[in-house]
Amino acid sequence: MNPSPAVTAPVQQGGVQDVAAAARRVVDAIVRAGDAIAAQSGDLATALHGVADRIDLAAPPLAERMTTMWLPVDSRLHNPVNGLENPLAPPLEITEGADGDVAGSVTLGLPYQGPPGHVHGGISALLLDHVLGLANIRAGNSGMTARLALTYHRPLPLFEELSVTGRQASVDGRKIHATGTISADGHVAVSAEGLFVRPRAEPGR
Ligand SMILES: CCCCCCCCCCCC(=O)SCCNC(=O)CCNC(=O)[C@H](O)C(C)(C)COP(=O)(O)OP(=O)(O)OC[C@H]1O[C@@H](n2cnc3c(N)ncnc32)[C@H](O)[C@@H]1OP(=O)(O)O
Repeated sequence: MNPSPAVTAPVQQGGVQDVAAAARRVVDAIVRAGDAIAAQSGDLATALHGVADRIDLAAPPLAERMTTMWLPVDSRLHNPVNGLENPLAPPLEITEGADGDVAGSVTLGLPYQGPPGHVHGGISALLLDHVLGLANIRAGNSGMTARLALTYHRPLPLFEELSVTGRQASVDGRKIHATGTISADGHVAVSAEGLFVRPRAEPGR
């Protein structure tokens, strides 16, 4: 039995996860096409607004949604990194190591491009902040990110499977240290050291 809290998103066939996947495909297609869709832009924008209007009609009140999205299972589905129901999430696929480590894999496409053919550095920070945070949750001592130091060793390629790791390094009262890496083809491209602080009072209380 593994006593660590689960941090992986429950995968479902169909449902909202399919809608989010379709939305990711739209984003990818728009970035890929660029000016090639300029002549159809009016029709395309109208069609997409029509879809958004239909979804908005079904949405619950915003305040209710902000609360429910942070419930334990819901936050795993809706966060912007591995949340399968959040179209902004690449999504990173998380696996939980037996030793408490967290690992993830993801292949990023054009919407995440920084330098030509490579991942935007802010996206690396997003992935590492999240995976270090998940490693802390798994370890049973988690907090808010207070400081995240990244070292960019080499450019991170698009269209190749990336491996993201995170582990809790030490706990000193409310201060929690965690480290992690992003690797491509077995080479570490980005490494991170994070300081997380457990707030005196939980957020929102
Ligand atoms: C399954 C679910 C999936 C869901 C997904 C779950 C994973 C998500 C992970 C993502 C995590 C985030 O992005 S969190 C969002 C981004 N982060 C934030 O918004 C945090 C904003 N900052 C804050 O709220 C605050 O500054 C805190 C909470 C970090 C600290 O405030 P505080 O609680 O008042 O702490 P304070 O008493 O001042 O300091 C406590 C100790 O920490 C040190 N300390 C505090 N801040 C710093 C700092 N930046 N750099 C160095 N040291 C610092 C102090 O010197 C002190 O050391 P000493 O004197 O005791 O030695």
